[in-house]
Amino acid sequence: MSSPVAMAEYQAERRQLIAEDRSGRLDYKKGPLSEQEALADKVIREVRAAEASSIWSREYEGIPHPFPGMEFLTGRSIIVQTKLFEILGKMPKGALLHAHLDATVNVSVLLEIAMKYPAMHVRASTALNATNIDSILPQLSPLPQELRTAGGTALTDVNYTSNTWIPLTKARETFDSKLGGPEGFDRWITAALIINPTEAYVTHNTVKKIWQKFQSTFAVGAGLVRYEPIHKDYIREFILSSIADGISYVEPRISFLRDLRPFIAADGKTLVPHREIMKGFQDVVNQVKAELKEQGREDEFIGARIIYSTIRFITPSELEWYLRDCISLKKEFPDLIAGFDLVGPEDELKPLTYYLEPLLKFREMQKEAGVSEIPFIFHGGETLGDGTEADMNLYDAILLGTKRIGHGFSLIKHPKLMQICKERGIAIEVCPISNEILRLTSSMHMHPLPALLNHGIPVALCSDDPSAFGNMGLTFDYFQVLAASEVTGLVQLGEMAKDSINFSSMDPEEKERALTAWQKRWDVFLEYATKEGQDFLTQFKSEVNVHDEYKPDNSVIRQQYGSRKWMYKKTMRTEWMMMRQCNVLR
Ligand SMILES: O=c1[nH]cnc2c1ncn2[C@@H]1O[C@H](CO)[C@@H](O)[C@H]1O
Repeated sequence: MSSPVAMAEYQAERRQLIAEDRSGRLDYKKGPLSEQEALADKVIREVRAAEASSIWSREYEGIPHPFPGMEFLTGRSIIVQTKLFEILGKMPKGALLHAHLDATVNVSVLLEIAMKYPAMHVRASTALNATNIDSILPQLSPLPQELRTAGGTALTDVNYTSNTWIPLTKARETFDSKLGGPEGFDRWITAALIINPTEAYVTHNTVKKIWQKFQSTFAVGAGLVRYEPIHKDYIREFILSSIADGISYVEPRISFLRDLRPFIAADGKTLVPHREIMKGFQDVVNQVKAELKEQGREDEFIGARIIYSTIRFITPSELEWYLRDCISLKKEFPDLIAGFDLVGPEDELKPLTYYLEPLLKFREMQKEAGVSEIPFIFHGGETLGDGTEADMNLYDAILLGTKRIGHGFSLIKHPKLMQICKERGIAIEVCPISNEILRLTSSMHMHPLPALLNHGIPVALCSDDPSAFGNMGLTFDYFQVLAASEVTGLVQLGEMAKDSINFSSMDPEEKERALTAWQKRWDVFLEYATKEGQDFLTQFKSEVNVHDEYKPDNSVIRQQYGSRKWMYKKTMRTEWMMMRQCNVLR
């Protein structure tokens, strides 16, 4: 037996080694915690452990293998039942730094908004029936007065003439009851705008295939979202729902594509100049700010900026047009333009090197125009590739001076680039749920986020395309990160939220205001989280009874081991021991 001294020495050395290994993390760098922080962090860890051994340890119909941090679209229905999720819902999240504006509003809310506008029409390539409905996409568009129809024949009528426009409300009302009636219509449209679990994990289960589905959600959605009256309602809804989730600043990307996805004016035909889109955005932001001020809630929303983006399939000379467009918008809306980006699937589209010529001129162009700096805020390394063009985009993003990196999923393969990000303060906009649904990782446990955190690289958690993925707000992404780690706790989440403010494009005074307001809300939140968590744990410990609350599914275990009774018994014993370790049993 080893002596107590040797044991104590070993333990001290062990603690030291762990502390050194974690010294780059924000929660370790923070230094001693306040009593309240330490308590809240501990309680939340206990809630996490309790739920891991209860709600996540049961079998559910259609979810035979649940676990915390599992694939989001399958686990979502469990996540929303957890105490952890409820508590995180109230957490002040700081800034949302990576979201594509076209995919930020809950689809059923979008549909409700769209129904208000008589200009909105829908058509299909053929009459819909039970056999073809899953494979035919709706086409949606506003129409000018002269082309609007009364829409006599339903989309589901065998006599429907291919590609005939029908007013949206009419198409909904007349949708065949055999296909679900109006609710069936909603399901048809919704299915085209979201990614469902079967698509993500079965039919489109590769990066390439899921992107085909994902891109089609934007193509279908643009007809609704890019109709200017809807767009304004859409922005408002995005901002209000973000605020409701504890987000106090947003920096969405708008993809400008003048020919392919133009914005259409209220008359259903006039193209809306980009400056009008900016103006519309600014008006909504100012209006929301004014409303909050009136309610004495001005600290809940500091503001919003836009990252001007276009898609990386255009030619370099077209890009030059967009760069100039961006500069002229910066001139007119200096406080609204935060940066410039190129978006779209990196594995499929053009690499940054394809655009070097115009990109290298951008700074000079800004100087000539006399505008203040427009930083690049590039997507980079959103790929499984190793040395592929998408992976190599990271070198170019950094050489071109990117302010932050969108995704940076492959960054951990590049020690030198990680060092640069750390030294220069290039924050990574990490989108955990997006990466998993777009098939870069099968669950949170294979996500590189912990490696980034342990290397001390600044990170902001982001939702990317919440309407397509169903991760509205930031609560779901924070949840997935917290659920899948034993190291990360509430304090680390709070520090990341603070960093989302630090690495945003707010000006220094705004940041100051945002951080002060955040801290105030955080202190209140810590008390709430502690109280809620403690109440939950008390209840949990009093209720947990291995015979009724926790039931390992015997039939599944039996099936696995057949008549080998000893194996079955051993498994049951292990389950018991694990539960004791988790402190679930008293
Ligand atoms: O995760 C992403 N990575 C790269 N591009 C994206 C991602 N999500 C959306 N878009 C791009 O943004 C456009 C809509 O504004 C989409 O067409 C899509 O290409």
